[in-house]
Amino acid sequence: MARASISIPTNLQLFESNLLVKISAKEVGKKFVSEWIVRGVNLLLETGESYTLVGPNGSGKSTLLQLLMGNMPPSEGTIHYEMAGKELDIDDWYRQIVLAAPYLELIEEFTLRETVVFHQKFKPLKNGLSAADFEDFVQLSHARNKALRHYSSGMKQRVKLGLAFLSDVPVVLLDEPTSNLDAAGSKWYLDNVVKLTDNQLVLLGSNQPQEYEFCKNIISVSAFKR
Ligand SMILES: Nc1ncnc2c1ncn2[C@@H]1O[C@H](COP(=O)(O)OP(=O)(O)OP(=O)(O)O)[C@@H](O)[C@H]1O
Repeated sequence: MARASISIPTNLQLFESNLLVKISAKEVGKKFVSEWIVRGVNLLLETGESYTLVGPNGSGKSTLLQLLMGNMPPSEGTIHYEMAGKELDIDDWYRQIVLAAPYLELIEEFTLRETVVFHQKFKPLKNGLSAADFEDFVQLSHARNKALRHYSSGMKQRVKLGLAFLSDVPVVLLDEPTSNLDAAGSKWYLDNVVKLTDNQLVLLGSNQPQEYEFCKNIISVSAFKR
C-alpha cells in the first residue's frame, strides 16, 4: 500500500540538542599556485543564523565554503570550531556538519534505501525519522530500490538536499542548492530550507538570488580580494 506523504511538523525541533556552534575565521587566505583566491577573511558564524557567500563565477564561493567547513586547509590564518563553549578538533567537527554540493559524490552503487540506512549509521535523522519517511520527504519512494547511478541529476540533488535538511546535526552547508532542480524542485527547496533549518547554522554558496532570498547575512566573496 502506498504511504501517505509525511507531514513534517512546523515546530519540529530539528536540531534537537540545540547546542551553540561557532565557526570563527581569522585572517584566512587561500592561494592556488601563486593566485590568492581569498585573503583577509574574518568571520564569526553562529547557530540560529543563515549566511550566504555570493559572488560571480570563479570568485571563490566554493573555495571559501570548503575552507570554512574544514575540507581544505587555509594557506594563511586560522579557523576554529566551537560547540557548547568547547573547541572542537576537526574529526569531531565533521560529525556536526552535513553538505549538499555539486561536487559531493553519492555512492552510485547504493539504492536510495541503502543510502539512507548507511547515512543514518553515522548521522541520524531528525526526530527519529525513518528511511521510509525520508523517501516520502524527497518524493522518491517510487525509486527507493533503484541504484543511484540510474537517478537523474535532479533526483540526486533531492537526495543530497534531503540529507542536508533532515540530518540531526547543527551545521548545514549548501553549495548551489538548486542546481539541477526543476521549478517544482526549486519550490520544494525554498519551502523547506527555512522551515527545517531554523535553529541550525546554515551556510550557502550561491549566485542565484532566489536561492537565498530568505537569508539575512549576505557575504560578498569579492570583499576578500587583495
Ligand atoms: N584545486 C584548485 N586548484 C587550482 N585552482 C583552483 C582550485 N579550486 C578552485 N580553483 C580556482 O579558484 C577560483 C575560485 O573557484 P571557486 O570554485 O571557489 O569559485 P566559485 O565562486 O564557487 O565559482 P562558481 O560560481 O563558478 O561555482 C577559480 O579561479 C578556480 O579556477
